[in-house]
Amino acid sequence: MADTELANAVKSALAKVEIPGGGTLSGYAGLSEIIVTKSAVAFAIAVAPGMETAFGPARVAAQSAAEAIAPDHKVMVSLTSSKPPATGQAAAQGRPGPAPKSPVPGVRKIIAVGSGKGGVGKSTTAVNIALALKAEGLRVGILDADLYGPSLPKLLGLEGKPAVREDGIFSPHDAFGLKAISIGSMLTQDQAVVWRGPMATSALRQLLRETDWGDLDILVVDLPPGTGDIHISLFQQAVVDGVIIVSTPQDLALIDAKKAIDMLRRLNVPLLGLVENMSYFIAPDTGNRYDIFGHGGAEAAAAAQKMAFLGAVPLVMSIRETSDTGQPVLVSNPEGPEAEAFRAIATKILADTPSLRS
Ligand SMILES: Nc1ncnc2c1ncn2[C@@H]1O[C@H](COP(=O)(O)OP(=O)(O)OP(=O)(O)O)[C@@H](O)[C@H]1O
Repeated sequence: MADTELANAVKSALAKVEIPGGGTLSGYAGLSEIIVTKSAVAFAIAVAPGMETAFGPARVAAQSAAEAIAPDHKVMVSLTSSKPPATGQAAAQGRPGPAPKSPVPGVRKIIAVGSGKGGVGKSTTAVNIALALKAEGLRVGILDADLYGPSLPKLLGLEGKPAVREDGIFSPHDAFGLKAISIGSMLTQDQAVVWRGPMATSALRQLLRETDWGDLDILVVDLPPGTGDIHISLFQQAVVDGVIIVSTPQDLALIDAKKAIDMLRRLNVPLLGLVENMSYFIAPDTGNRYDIFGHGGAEAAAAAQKMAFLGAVPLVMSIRETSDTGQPVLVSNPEGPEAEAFRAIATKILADTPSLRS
């Protein structure tokens, strides 16, 4: 079923869910848009403060109704009662405004790095952009939200578990001046990470909010590939100031990237732009450049999607070798062309969105 059909089918099923005061959920003004992604269906029910308990059974019934329609999706129904005064259309309809997103303690701005599919170099890009932003004089942290395949411990050479303070707050690792936290550091090697949806979203909440970030200008969040419950959970609970999408030049990867871009647009998350990774090959012996995959695919895709093209990163052995030994290129070879590519991307991000600096 297409996403819109599924959303409509869920909405129809909500016609059977009764709400306090009479009527059904499908016609209730406080029902949000029904968001459908490849793996999740999410919507919120906004109620007046004090009405949460009364709406509890309706939330449970809505969850079951949506699960019956979308058994292959994780269904997330949140009950929100927002305190701020309603404005605009919401006020006109007599319902509260959207639930406020709460700031992450110690974090001024959040940038997330995502990709349409796995293995395109999303985590490598996230780490090196974080280091390049740090080199610009910003205080930067990085959070590994790829709970199903955490790679920060390897990419940054994080050793041991993060310390936990007496009050239960994590002290992040310090990696080349970045504050870094990853669920991967808390698992034994080869331990399978089989998160069920609610566990994953609560783990993300803890990593994000129960880490002592100190005083950060920017927190870079390395998202899982694709679109799913972790993404929705992050965008629902915190203000994300922009997302970077990483893609390889192959068409297939770009098609997946387009799906991710589409989801972000529907969730109203600002897009900072597209990075083309493994874009061209630099021969290690001659330094010559070869556009082995054809060139300009991601740039054209970015233009077609009306989003910024942030830059291209070459396919180079040194990126694989150094990232696999916990020494990102920004650290191991800061003057090399690949480090220069990441620095140019960071510079463009800051130039395009100056509020990230202030
Ligand atoms: N530009 C590049 N040149 C050479 N190797 C690269 C480059 N970018 C990433 N790699 C290598 O590709 C592999 C996958 O990279 P990475 O883990 O960053 O991808 P990912 O998209 O985050 O993957 P996953 O979906 O598994 O999280 C790693 O071994 C990494 O070292």
